[in-house]
Amino acid sequence: MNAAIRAVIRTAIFNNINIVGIKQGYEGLINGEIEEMNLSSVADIIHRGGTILRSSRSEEFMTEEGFKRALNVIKVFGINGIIVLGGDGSFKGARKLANAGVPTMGIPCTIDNDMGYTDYTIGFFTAVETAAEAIGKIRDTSTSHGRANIIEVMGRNSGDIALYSGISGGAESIIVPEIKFNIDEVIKRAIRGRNRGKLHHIIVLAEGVGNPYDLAEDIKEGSDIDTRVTILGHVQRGGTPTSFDRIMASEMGRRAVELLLEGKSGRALGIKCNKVMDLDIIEALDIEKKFNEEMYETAKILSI
Ligand SMILES: Nc1ncnc2c1ncn2[C@@H]1O[C@H](COP(=O)(O)OP(=O)(O)O)[C@@H](O)[C@H]1O
Ligand SMILES: O=P(O)(O)OC[C@H]1O[C@](O)(COP(=O)(O)O)[C@@H](O)[C@@H]1O
Repeated sequence: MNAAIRAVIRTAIFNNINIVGIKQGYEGLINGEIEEMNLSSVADIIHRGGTILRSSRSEEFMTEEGFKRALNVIKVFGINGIIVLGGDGSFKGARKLANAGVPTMGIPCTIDNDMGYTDYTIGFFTAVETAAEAIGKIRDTSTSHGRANIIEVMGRNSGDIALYSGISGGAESIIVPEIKFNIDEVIKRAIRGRNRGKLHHIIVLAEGVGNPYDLAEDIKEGSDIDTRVTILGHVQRGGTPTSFDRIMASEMGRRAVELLLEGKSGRALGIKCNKVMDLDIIEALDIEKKFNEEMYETAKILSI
């Protein structure tokens, strides 16, 4: 996210526009937590995880009263355009602001990669990298002890972190919310691997599909292979961003400012076939995220 903030601020200053940072997302907007930004405000942040502007979930913004307060703050501070960094919840807020006459742009920032209109969201590949690295480390101990290891990764309702990190980490099974899973098949894979002398066994589980400890019990019972659980959790939401995330953030941040300067509003920035694009934020929110079943098939073939 920091790379996107940097790109927005630097592009605005390049175009001689005054720019402020709104702290804590919509919560900070309501409370007027707004700071003037300059070139040095974003110095030395491109490689840092998290966000210098901080973040929050704001219930109040979703109330009529809270939204009115936000509009009032926008007026008082003389804000002529807002660039919102976030996932589909943040985009719904951005759409509401655009409908109320505030020029708004949305930049997709979520580790979940669950926005259908864009190939990738900022933060996703960084989370995948963290998960893949963890899988690699767990694989070592899995081999040493001859165990099966379940690694639960994030993704709310999306299996993309599990899929991409599972393929990168050479997982034997990947369990995601989009594809109904069969416990017998997972157990069969574990037994098949063991019978042909495989020492490790990695199962990547997307959060929300089921309880990893129950799954471990089932695998132990069905295969007699000792099975351990690691829940990666919030470690996936921080750390040095990958170059790809930084590049996407830089390109989208620049374009978002330019679109506002062109007088546009209510647009969602995205990336399709390696090109930065934008479309109406309402259309963007309506595009359903499609799970990459081909890639899932690849994972199954390779982990035979
Ligand atoms: N339907 C909505 N209308 C207006 N604002 C919304 C709506 N949904 C979410 N928001 C605002 O956007 C914030 C971020 O949304 P959330 O779903 O928490 O994260 P994300 O942007 O990552 O999807 C919420 O805390 C809320 O203030
Ligand atoms: O810690 P919280 O606020 O419960 O959030 C956890 C959730 O946030 C996510 O990490 C997504 O967060 P972002 O959209 O901010 O990247 C989900 O994968 C996870 O379920």
